[in-house]
Amino acid sequence: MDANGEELAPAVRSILDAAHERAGSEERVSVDAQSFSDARAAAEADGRVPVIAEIKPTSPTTDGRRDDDPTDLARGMVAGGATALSVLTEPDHFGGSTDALERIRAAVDVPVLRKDFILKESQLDIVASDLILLIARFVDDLPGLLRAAEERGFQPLVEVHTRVELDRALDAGADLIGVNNRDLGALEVDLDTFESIAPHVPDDVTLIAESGIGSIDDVQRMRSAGADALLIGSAIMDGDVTDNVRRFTTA
Ligand SMILES: O=C(O)c1ccccc1NCC(=O)[C@H](O)[C@H](O)COP(=O)(O)O
Repeated sequence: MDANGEELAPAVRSILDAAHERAGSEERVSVDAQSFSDARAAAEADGRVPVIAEIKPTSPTTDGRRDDDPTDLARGMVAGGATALSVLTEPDHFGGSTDALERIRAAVDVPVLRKDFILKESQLDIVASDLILLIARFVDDLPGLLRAAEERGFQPLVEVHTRVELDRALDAGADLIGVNNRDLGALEVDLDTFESIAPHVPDDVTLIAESGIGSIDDVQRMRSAGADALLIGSAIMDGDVTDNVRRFTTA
């Protein structure tokens, strides 16, 4: 069960148990972040769909694992027109690492999102990134963690899946919100999720559609429903990452 007493898929329960065990750092990180808003505006100005391309070596819902050098994948995604990169740093279930994130951030000139299951303030300090994911469902003190992330210079991306979580994110002051089409309780993906939540998001919030985007039709559907940017993982990691990103950024 999560903090709201709702059932979670066993894989997600295991991810959270590992996240609770993972140590933070005692040394506070300070980030000089590259602006996601500027990167998105640049993409729109030259006619690219703003895509956050995700480096996800494996996951509980993926068969197999990609062992390419993460910096090669990152450079390939940027060559395909990615506006930003999302890098899994969760080691036990996604094959990610903070070392890979550091190397990627040094290798590319686009903003990099740290994708992990952050539950407490000290876990913010493990590694610097431009953006950082906070999952509303799993964070008890969302306003506190959001503020702590901003104080360090991160641009926090607050992920929601329901209207209740959206209201929590807005009340906490989030101005960059991702709607995850994947239900982390059941691990089912449904693009209707974004379509049902997007109309309730104020215009001054930057809105990202996450998960389950696998085709040009999906891109157009999420953009029509109000997505300012799209976060795409599996459909990019499966095959040639440059070609895959280009297909989505030119959709
Ligand atoms: O991707 C998974 O299998 C997964 C399983 C359990 C918890 C979270 C999971 N994914 C995290 C994500 O948010 C996605 O990696 C991201 O939104 C991209 O999704 P997709 O394009 O569907 O790979």
